[in-house]
Amino acid sequence: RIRRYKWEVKYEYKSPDCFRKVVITINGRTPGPTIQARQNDTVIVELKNSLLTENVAIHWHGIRQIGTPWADGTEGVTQCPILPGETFTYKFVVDRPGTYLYHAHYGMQREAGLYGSIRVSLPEGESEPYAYDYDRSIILNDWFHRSAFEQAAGLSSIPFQWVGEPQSLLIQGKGRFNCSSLNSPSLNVGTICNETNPECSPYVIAVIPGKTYRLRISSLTALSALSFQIEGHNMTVVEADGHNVEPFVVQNLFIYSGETYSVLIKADQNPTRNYWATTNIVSRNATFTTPPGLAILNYYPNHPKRSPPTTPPSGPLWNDVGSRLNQSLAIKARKGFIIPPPQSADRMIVMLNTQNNVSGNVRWSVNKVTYTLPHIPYLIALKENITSAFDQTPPPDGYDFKNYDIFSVAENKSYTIRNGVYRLNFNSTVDIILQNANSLSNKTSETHPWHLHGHDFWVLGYGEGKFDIYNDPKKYNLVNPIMKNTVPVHRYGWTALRFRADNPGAWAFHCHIESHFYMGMGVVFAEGIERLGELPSSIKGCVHRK
Ligand SMILES: O=C1O[C@H]([C@@H](O)CO)C(O)=C1O
Repeated sequence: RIRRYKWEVKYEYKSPDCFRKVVITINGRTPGPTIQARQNDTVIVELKNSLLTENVAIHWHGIRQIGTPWADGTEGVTQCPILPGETFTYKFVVDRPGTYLYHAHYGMQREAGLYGSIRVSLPEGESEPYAYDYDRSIILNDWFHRSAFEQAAGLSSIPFQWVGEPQSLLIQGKGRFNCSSLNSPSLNVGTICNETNPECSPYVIAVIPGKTYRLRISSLTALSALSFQIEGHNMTVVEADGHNVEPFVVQNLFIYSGETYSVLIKADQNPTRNYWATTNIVSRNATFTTPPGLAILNYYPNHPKRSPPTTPPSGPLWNDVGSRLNQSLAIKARKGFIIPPPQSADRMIVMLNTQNNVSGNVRWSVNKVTYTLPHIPYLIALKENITSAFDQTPPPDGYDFKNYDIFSVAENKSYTIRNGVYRLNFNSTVDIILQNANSLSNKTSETHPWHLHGHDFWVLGYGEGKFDIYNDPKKYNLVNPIMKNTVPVHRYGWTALRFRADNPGAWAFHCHIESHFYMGMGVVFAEGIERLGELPSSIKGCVHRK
């Protein structure tokens, strides 16, 4: 079946957390419309860019784009941007059931509100290996009052201006900012910030007592790692990034930007009241800057706006790394749905993640290379052999394992801004070890969610400290590893992934923290380009050749 959508992308004033600002909407909404399809359907999105002064591109996050690498929506990698006034058509097949996302992949537009859900169900007549009565999609997000432009300008300024912690957390596009905390008397608080605006009334998850709900929880935060919980209700995790998980029960679900999970909850508590659903920032200390996000789990027939009689549960400690690592370790592929990984790899790339000062700019680097996107997208440059488009020297496969101290602040020597690609042999098996390190602040290491385009990878292991290339691979889980497209690298730790380079195209692999990607934290893989037929001319608007 074909699922056809017609979208118009625009700027509009909205108040998702009661504070009015200019946001990017799709057909008047943020989050945008949910794409609903069945496995093997073709999705066609006709996208009109009505931003007037700004380009756009939309990435279909978790959809592998097998055979359609030009539809991945990554500006600078797979397509030229869609110019103001232009209409661009994305056409791709959703080949697997599960929970996916879409969002802007141009500048920092995701932060401005350009995002939404993709829900792919099984073919008619087939059912999941778990039972539920109803299905809901809930996107978690963090929200900043400064515009994406101001943030981007600060990040690329000397001196550097960090974006700071978000002003609020949104649950399915709704949050609450405390308007009385605005400290500028010159602001006309009543019109800019209004806590009685219905746009910022809490999101309501309505449930019928006794029924089981599949909640598809996903995160598209610009910065924050989150914990999500529902007061008085345990959650059974059954899906992660489109793959069935061996079920496990949590009270707090830790979720990183770019991840999706399905959890089952049963409405089996006292039905005469409502309950809080809350989300909190973890991994960064936002205790004094960002209030928790609140939604209401509404037991029918209580009034949906009736506040629960309790105070919202406080989340886990922000710096409890152990619990987060334990959840990462608990995720295994579900019995009967295990896709066995190749038992060995053809190539290992160890990626040291560092924060550096590069000629006065604060940047993030992988093996001493901090990334910048070329003007001509890689897919086009590679296919049409435009060698002047980007640096033909690939970035390094490793770092100085012996001498580099991951627990110290980087020395800032010999870091370069570059745009070379990793060329992978078609159909080869590649191991990626993401190695975390100390940032520019003493005794600080941040959590980074890495997202791979065009593939799912097996998550072979997580560890603390420096990855030992001789001994740690012996501890890989080669029996029932989960496949994902986004994975956290915990502080001072490492994460090992394996994937098969079997999807012809050019694919971004990057930190899903929007400002970190903007600050150079990403790489590009290319494979099987020679197998591609002619590229659609609609992606080539920015390429002018004699
Ligand atoms: O990229 C970042 O920069 C700041 C800080 O390290 C420097 O201000 C921060 O917390 C980041 O995640």
